[in-house]
Amino acid sequence: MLVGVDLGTGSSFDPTLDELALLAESAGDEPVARLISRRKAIDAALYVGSGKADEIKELVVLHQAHCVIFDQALGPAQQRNLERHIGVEVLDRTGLILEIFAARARSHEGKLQVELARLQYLATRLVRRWSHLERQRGGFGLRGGPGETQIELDRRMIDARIKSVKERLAKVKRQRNTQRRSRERHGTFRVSLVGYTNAGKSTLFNALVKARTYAADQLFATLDTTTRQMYLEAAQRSVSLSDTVGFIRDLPHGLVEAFQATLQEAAEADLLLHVVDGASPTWLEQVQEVQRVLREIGADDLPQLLVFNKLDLIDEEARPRHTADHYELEPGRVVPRLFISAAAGVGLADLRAAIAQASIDADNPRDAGPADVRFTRIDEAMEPPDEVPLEAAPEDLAEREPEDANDVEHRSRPRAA
Ligand SMILES: Nc1nc2c(ncn2[C@@H]2O[C@H](COP(=O)(O)OP(=O)(O)OP(=O)(O)O)[C@@H](O)[C@H]2O)c(=O)[nH]1
Ligand SMILES: [Mg+2]
Repeated sequence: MLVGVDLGTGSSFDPTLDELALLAESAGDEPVARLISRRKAIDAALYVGSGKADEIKELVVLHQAHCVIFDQALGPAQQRNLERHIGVEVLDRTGLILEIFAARARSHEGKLQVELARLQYLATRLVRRWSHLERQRGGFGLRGGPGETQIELDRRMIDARIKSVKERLAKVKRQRNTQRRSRERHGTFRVSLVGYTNAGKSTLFNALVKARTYAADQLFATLDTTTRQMYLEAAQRSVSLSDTVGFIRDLPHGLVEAFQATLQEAAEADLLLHVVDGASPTWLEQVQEVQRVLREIGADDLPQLLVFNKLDLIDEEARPRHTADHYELEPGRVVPRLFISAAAGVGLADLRAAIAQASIDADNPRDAGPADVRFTRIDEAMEPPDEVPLEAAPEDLAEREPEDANDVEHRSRPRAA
């Protein structure tokens, strides 16, 4: 059962709970009910009022839910009190994201990072695991009772574990830095895909390098960075392309820190492809969240192409007229924007050309102003490639030329054999 609490502060409140639902599904849960509560202030004991907690309990029983997930961050005591009150497991968004990360991490470094974040989360919640012990021994008010000793012991074990994981992480990082420096000597132009989770980064990565990276309709399908070489005809060179972990609003603090290494890779790229789910009603908030995190890791001033993906999901009337234009990312900062469908293979030729151009520009820095981009008329670009017969005669293709040839660069269509 999903619960959202509207405190009237706006920013991180999602009235639909859709993202939380997707997170829950990504963790293998099946949301059966949603409830929104409006409050002026947080209740210290239960986060929501006790009447609302009763209502949640009724719904839990009605739907036979085994877990309640809050979209807002609960304090350890609130979580414990809610569990007692409702009688089933209570999680918050942070706990949920940690679960997903723990299940998905694949690389050695990724696993260490997740373990660190979980230990840090656990350290603040120890009191919950041992409170039953205190009660059993009548430890209330008795300082130094067995319960408290157990907490101390546990905390010391966790602190020791945190220390050891940190040391191992530092070692892995040193190794990675050495590898990176040797890459730097080769002078490869580095391109990183960044963007909100589920925007389609991995799908685009696969389409561009013809690799098979795990892409799925789940949040945080990708946790580790994958890098491949990509050859660009227009620039006559190979560049490296990296797929990275997705961003999300209110990422648990421990994870932001823990994943700095992964994000830092993005920060060291020569060009960012900022992928946006153009069909999402909240794409603007997602772009802003990604920009915020990029600022945090010092990557906000890197050259950027805004890649609006999932064009195929946008209604025909609402579609842009061309595959590219310019977009004011922040006041005074205009970047090229390209419209594509990674899944349908639309707009990829223009995107490749834009990446090639950016790599050429990097070698020959020009004066300020956003780079020019080549574009194709959207109705031309949207034609599925396989509708053009491979054996088409030149005059067949000529018929499809747009009336105003100056208006349109015409290259996304597959060439006739
Ligand atoms: N209709 C449509 N679906 C797309 C497109 N691109 C990606 N998708 C779908 O969107 C979902 C998410 O795609 P991914 O490539 O896994 O997204 P991601 O940005 O790598 O996500 P994380 O790794 O979770 O951060 C998948 O179900 C894709 O099939 C597109 O152009 N059109
Ligand atoms: Mg991915």
